[in-house]
Amino acid sequence: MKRIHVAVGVILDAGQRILVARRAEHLHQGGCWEFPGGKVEPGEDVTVALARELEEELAIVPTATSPLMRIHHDYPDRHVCLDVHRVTDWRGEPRGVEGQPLAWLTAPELAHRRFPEANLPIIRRLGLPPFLIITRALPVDDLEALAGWLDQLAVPARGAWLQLRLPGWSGPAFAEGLKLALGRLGPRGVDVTANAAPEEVRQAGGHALHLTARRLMACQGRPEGFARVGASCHGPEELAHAQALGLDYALLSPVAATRSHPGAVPLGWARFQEWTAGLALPVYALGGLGPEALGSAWAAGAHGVAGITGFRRGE
Ligand SMILES: Nc1nc2c([nH]c(=O)n2[C@H]2C[C@H](O)[C@@H](COP(=O)(O)OP(=O)(O)OP(=O)(O)O)O2)c(=O)[nH]1
Ligand SMILES: [Mg+2]
Repeated sequence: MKRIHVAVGVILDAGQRILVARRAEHLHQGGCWEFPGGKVEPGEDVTVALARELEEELAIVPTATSPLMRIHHDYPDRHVCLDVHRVTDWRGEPRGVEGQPLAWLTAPELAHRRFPEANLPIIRRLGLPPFLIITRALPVDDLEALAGWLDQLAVPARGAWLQLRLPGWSGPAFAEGLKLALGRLGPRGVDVTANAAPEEVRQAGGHALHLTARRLMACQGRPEGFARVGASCHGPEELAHAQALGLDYALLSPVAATRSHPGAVPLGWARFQEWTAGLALPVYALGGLGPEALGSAWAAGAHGVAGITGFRRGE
């Protein structure tokens, strides 16, 4: 079977909208929408190929890129390897040089267009926002304090979701807390994952679950009944287990020194990169980081940045 290596650009603007183009009818996967890009020439470096294709197809020169993921897919007549890179800065104004229609879409909007089959993992991946904000410790069962905290939340333009962590809360109070978070943040486009025992989250009606490292290592399989499941990890073994269970994301910490865990030895970006390089699992960098760390996180291969402080006004 024909094997094709393709350089693909997920071009993101500052509001996290994504540039897509429609493939001409006569091409392979014709009529589908795609992320701009094209075939890597023999001996060509993939980032050079990406720059060449974006210049040929869109008349732009990428100036900031980072690897997002690699996909192998078999079509009936060919095998493609998509080498997918984020493009977060470029020179020029994109236009359809070959007459192809272009559109800037949000991640949820991608789901309503027809893409080649190989693109499904990219679309799922882009549905995970680049920031994951974690609640700070709040007084037990204090819904008013939680409401105040939620209303103070500054949501970065690139998009975020929330890990609701309420140590000491349980039963009806936890369920009320989760309902409150979903109700307040849903209209702001912020989804909520709950950090608690799977049974507790299920009973509270949560659709996304976050596992502590200890709960992760006690799992023999992926907890059932949740649209998204993720876990906190501190080393390669935990990351490998999270990936083996088919989880949707992991956190790896502490990347930098942090006030909340003063004794912990920070990993630094080099070790973060080393521990996550071989994984298909999206990993958020956590520990002493705020929104401004996103560029460094992407450069180290992270999916995004998670944090407690640094995401609230005045902290
Ligand atoms: N560019 C791009 N190609 C994709 C995507 N998804 C996907 O399955 N493909 C497949 C379709 C094609 O078989 C192959 C890309 O080839 P291409 O037609 O874009 O190659 P090219 O730009 O170099 O075009 P050409 O000069 O060979 O006509 O990868 C995607 O999102 N973007
Ligand atoms: Mg192309």
